[in-house]
Amino acid sequence: MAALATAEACDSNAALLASGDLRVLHPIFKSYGQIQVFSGPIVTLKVFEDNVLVRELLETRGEGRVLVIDGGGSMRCAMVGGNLGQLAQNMGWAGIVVNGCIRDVDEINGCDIGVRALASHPLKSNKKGVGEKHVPVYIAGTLIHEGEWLYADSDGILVSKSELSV
Ligand SMILES: O=C([O-])CC(=O)C(=O)O
Repeated sequence: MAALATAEACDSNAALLASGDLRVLHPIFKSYGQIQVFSGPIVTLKVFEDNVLVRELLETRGEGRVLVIDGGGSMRCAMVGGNLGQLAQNMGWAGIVVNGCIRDVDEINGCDIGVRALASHPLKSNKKGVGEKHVPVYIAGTLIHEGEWLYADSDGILVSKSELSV
């Protein structure tokens, strides 16, 4: 599949940007993982300082989808580490976007997936299993629904109501 350039997509989809069907996430994320350019249908997760549900979702087949984790922007622990990065790669997820922190950065940087997160943090999260899967999340100034499409490259991250043609 040819990669879609986010800048070009913005230039050629002014009407979608105006209507809100295409949105640009605020540029608050750092880039990790081997893959800089990734895209796919979105799976959403809303959690706070607890990553049990992150593992549950990453244990299912990714089929090229992107897991968008609203971790509430917490700067107090990591929602994804090296094991989960490896799991995501092995289960065929295209990428993970975390409104929160990750850890084991060197391991994640070796994984064949794209990861965006606010920062790294050495502390692991709670393991109580609290959170909500498949709910709308509001991150980086953008309301995101499960099933929408995410496009990430070196310029930024787009969310589109439907798949964009290259
Ligand atoms: O288990 C965790 O909390 C996250 C982690 O360190 C890993 O995925 O390796």
